Amino acid sequence: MVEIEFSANKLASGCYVAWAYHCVHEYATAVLVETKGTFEFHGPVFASLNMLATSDPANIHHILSRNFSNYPKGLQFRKIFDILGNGIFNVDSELWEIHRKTTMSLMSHAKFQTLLERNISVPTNWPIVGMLPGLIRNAHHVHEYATAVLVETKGTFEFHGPVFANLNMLATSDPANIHHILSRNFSNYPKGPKFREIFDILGNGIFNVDSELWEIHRRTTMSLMNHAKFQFLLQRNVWEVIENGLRPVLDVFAEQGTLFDLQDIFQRFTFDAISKLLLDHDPKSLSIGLPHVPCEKAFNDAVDALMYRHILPEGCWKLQKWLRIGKEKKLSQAWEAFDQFLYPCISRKQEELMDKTIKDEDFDLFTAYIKAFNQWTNRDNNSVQEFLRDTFLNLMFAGRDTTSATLTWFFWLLAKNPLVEKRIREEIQQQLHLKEDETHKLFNIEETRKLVYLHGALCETLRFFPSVAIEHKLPLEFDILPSGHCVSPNAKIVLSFYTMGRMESIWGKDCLEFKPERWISKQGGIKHEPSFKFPAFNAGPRTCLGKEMAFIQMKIVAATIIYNYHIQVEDQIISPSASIIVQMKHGLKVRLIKGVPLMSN
Ligand code: HEM
Repeated sequence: MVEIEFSANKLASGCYVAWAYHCVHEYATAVLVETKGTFEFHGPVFASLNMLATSDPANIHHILSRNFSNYPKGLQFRKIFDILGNGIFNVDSELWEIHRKTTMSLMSHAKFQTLLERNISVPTNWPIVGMLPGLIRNAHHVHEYATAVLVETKGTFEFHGPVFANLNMLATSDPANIHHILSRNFSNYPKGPKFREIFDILGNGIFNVDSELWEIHRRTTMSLMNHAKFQFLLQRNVWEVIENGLRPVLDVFAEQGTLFDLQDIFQRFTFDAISKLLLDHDPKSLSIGLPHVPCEKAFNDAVDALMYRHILPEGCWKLQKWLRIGKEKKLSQAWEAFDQFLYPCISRKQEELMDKTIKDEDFDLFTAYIKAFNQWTNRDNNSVQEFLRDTFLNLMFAGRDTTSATLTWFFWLLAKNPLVEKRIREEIQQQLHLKEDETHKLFNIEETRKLVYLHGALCETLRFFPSVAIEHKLPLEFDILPSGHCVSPNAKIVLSFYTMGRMESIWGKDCLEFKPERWISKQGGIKHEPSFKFPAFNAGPRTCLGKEMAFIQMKIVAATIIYNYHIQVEDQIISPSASIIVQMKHGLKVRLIKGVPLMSN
């Protein structure tokens, strides 16, 4: 290590710093480590070279954030960097603000991303390595990359991987192909063994299985969600998490005026809500102080790693898995966190059930699942526990990230479209006949059904940012797609839902504009688009089972926040994560103001 070569007694001589100039960072590191993070440097008496060096996080926070106004770039900086003139790096105060606002607003303009995307071209097919270099180079923004390539190739593109890896695939965002694969020729496109291998963490849950086991899962889940008491249970759960978690936490942020990550809040909210609904257990990850709950954070690591398994050659991620390194290490840690959360909950519930006779009026989902599965299986307790673990983990995956990601993108889009926010607030007030000063309100399911414009704004959010960005299929038999492309058995097909929402050929010339009106019929009701055009909730026999539940939950949360608070989104660069679930890569930093802003025209 270079630092070790600098010993304490060599510190702090003006001559030494000149000598150490060629390795100044290592030198500074050695000195700062030795002096516990802050060091006063004394320059020669004839030169103004005294300085304080620091790497102490508390000082950094103080200088760059808390007391920011006291530490401008200043004249000295401008003198050194005179070559940069009046550019953003070199200026302070008003001019800096103008630069920053302009650059920020251009970079977050809806068409900026497209500009970037259109500059990306179809990857070169190199000898031996195929198109892999292009894919790896763009892996950090894989959804925008796929969009650019698919728009250029009119919706279907054959990707050639290296000769040594089984990475050839056909990517498509053509609605006719989507309809064919997900609905018309559904039986030829099961999830299959390759999907199960990639998503091994999901075990025998609904997302991962085909045929009879999938039908059992689907029948059971559907019948429970259609149960007369389900919506009552759902509403009660959402209200409890709002009252005990969301509102107290938001109130504290509003009172303190501090900056916080709204995406983190929504992830905690949906995690607590789905755990409570399925397992009758509230982990309270959304409480004041935002405690660290390992299972809650494990979802992010898991979806990231699962995306990389789609991009890397199979041998690579399998080797990483075996060595427990990189994203695979995080995935196996996530796996442990899920098991440590789920198994104790399952055992506790099983014990509770043994102690009491279940009456029909005691409808809770956990009990209902056990009853349903007991009808078709008579296995030992371990495998029942494993099966329940898989079932609940799949439903938690289904219910946590999808909904929280949509809510986060929704509030970001509202901040960029304040007129839409105003119209939603007006709709809430008019449709629900609320008084002006009525601020503390829990919205019920019947009320949310009247909020058509809000519904349109959520659909529009999902058009741009479908939570499940891609799907992956392997045909059983040779097939010809409506686009004319031939696919052989086991050829990898990737369906890009993310691309579909941004295609002019599907949504028209204004496809990049955020227009909730798109979703409202002439009669003023919700306009339903065919699922092969808008596949955010999938299409065909495997259509999402939680669509209605998701809308209820999102509308209650969105209405509660819009009606009681005003969210100010900070200037920041926003980009989608390169993950199966399209979240915001760096979260969404916001401030909150309590109270309903005046409705100006
Ligand atoms: C905005 C929210 C949501 C979106 C965008 C969404 C989207 C999707 C998509 C695209 C699929 C197909 C995935 C695949 O086959 O690989 C799916 C399946 C599914 N979703 Fe959702 N989902 C949402 C919320 C929920 C919620 C809250 C639940 C309830 C727990 C849920 C339950 C399910 C289930 C059980 C399936 C599996 C269906 C099957 O394979 O037969 N979803 N969802």
